[in-house]
Amino acid sequence: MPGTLLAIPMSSKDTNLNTAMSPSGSSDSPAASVETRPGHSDPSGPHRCAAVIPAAGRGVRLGPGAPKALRALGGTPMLVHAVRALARARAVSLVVVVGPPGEAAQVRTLLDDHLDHLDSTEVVVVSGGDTRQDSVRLGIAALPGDVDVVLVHDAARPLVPVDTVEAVAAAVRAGAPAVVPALPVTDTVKQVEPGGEPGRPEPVVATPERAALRAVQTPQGFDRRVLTEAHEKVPAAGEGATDDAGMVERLGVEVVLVPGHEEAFKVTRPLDMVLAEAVLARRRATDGF
Ligand SMILES: Nc1ccn([C@@H]2O[C@H](COP(=O)(O)OP(=O)(O)OP(=O)(O)O)[C@@H](O)[C@H]2O)c(=O)n1
Ligand SMILES: C[C@](O)(CO)[C@H](O)COP(=O)(O)O
Repeated sequence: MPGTLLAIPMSSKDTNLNTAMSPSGSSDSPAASVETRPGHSDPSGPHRCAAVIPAAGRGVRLGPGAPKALRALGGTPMLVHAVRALARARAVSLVVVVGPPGEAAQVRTLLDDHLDHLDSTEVVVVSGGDTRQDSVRLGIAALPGDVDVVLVHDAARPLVPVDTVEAVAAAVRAGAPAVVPALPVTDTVKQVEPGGEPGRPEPVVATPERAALRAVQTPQGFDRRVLTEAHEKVPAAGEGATDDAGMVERLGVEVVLVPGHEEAFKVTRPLDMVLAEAVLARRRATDGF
């Protein structure tokens, strides 16, 4: 029935999903941690594209409250906006949501309540890990075998336009192993010596040429094998580990950029919520959603 979360029937996909949940043991319970909606896409196509949405963060920088992805934006949980944004893309036939550890059941209920009209995209929920990269790795592990293009998208970027999602997916499908949406940097950026003394002014060591800098967003798109290899081989902490493309770069694989979008900004601090509410209100007034 459209709009009802269903268990995946026993199939090769089912086997992949259940196998994938076990590495961390962090799912609420193996029998109940993976839920899906009926899919519409052509899984036999040459490039089945799935989105992994890490949504397991606490949102410490946003301040006290529920996990960030579950906080309301325009009266609807941020995660729901993010899932809708990815599910609206024609390229995406499966969305894997990586929810806060121990809260997968709540996430499933929440998506069930809000995604009734999205009867065309399969949505799976698994539990996340202690870090963003742990959560992404658990999301990748939950992908069925026929997926060969993966978009990794922060739940914390709920307002990404569908055109940005499509552009990233199209570039991977056209042959790029790793694709990142990006914008020019508007502030001048200073490099400092890390690990300075607390309370002391930080000395600046360099001012990188701003014209050569880009601020990168999500969704970041990958050939599945490249993304999987990066998460297997590259240390998930330290230099280059704050985004998935950085890990792919460490493999020596080329990463290319497509234009990002201002509205794909990351909700990190309280002022970002003010902006997100304003963008959403404008969209609802002009586009009706
Ligand atoms: N253990 C974690 C940490 C983060 N994320 C996800 O990664 C994305 C980007 O992370 P960020 O914006 O830093 O979110 P939080 O970690 O929640 O924020 P904070 O660092 O302020 O706590 C978010 O969608 C977040 O839910 C995740 O899935 N698992
Ligand atoms: C992946 C990312 O959104 C790209 O800009 C960013 O690196 C995530 O950083 P965070 O500190 O985990 O929010």
